[in-house]
Amino acid sequence: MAKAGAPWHIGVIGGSGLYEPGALDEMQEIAVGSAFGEPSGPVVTGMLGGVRFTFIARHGAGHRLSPSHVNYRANIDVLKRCGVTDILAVSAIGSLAEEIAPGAFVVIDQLIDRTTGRERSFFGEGMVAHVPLADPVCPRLSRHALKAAKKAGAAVHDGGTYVAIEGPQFSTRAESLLYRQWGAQVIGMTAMPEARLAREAELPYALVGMVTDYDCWRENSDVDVADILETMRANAETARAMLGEFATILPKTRSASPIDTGLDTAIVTPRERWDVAATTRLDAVAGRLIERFPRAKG
Ligand SMILES: CSC[C@H]1O[C@H](OP(=O)(O)O)[C@H](O)[C@@H]1O
Ligand SMILES: Nc1ncnc2[nH]cnc12
Repeated sequence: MAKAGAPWHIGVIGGSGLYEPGALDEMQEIAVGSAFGEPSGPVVTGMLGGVRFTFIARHGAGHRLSPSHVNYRANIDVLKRCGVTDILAVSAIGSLAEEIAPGAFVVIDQLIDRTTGRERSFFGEGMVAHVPLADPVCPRLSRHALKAAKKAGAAVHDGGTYVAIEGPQFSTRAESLLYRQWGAQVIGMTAMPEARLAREAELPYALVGMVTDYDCWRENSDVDVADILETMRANAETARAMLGEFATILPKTRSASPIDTGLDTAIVTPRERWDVAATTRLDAVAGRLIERFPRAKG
């Protein structure tokens, strides 16, 4: 399915505090199933400024899923099934740098993955793929997100390395200090494997972090979830305004991104060896290839 020249269709993954997208025209809730299990909840789709947006709350309605229990594969698979062309993810983040203060937005450009035990690939059984991930976010989408966040009135940092921890506990002070030494500027619990999976699904992904706290590297400080949620709620309106601005900033038509065809060179299993069950499971994620090369015969 070629996306070049097609209209944009933005999948939004709302993080802590951003549980609904705000008013969309022709808004409707749709239930979409996934071969990868249960997504975090139903998706809501509608139009904003002439652009289709499809929204899913990462932790589900009522924030019932911890970062370790979010089914990242199902969420990305479902967005892909809905026909989204690109993903804009929003997250609460802690700051590892003095100059990145609570309340600011950060357009993330790098990720360090410290998560453990999460399903991190759509591939592996019956069809193996190795996608490149040197630049885990889409620079074009991130540029649009930066402009949109500025227009929405946020204090925005252009770029920042996000370290993804497993959680659900926050870090120890020694860990927090270590992440600073590694060159990370912000910390969270959800961007991985989300970004990996978006790349496998050939969906350009941008991540806007909303700083809710200073992580515990500061002397005599610790993180307080009540403060985080309060800051996040205060920022949610700005995040929703950012979505509106984003719609007006996007060029009228969508030109191709190299991420749209990333699987062309990533799948190492020869087509004649593709497993029928795998191609069935992957009919959305790798749908472009499975459509072009009809399924392997069982
Ligand atoms: C409620 S504070 C910790 C929680 O918030 C962030 O979630 P998200 O990225 O979905 O906004 C953080 O990663 C933790 O999951
Ligand atoms: N300090 C922190 N550590 C990990 N995840 C977070 N999400 C928001 N603040 C955080």
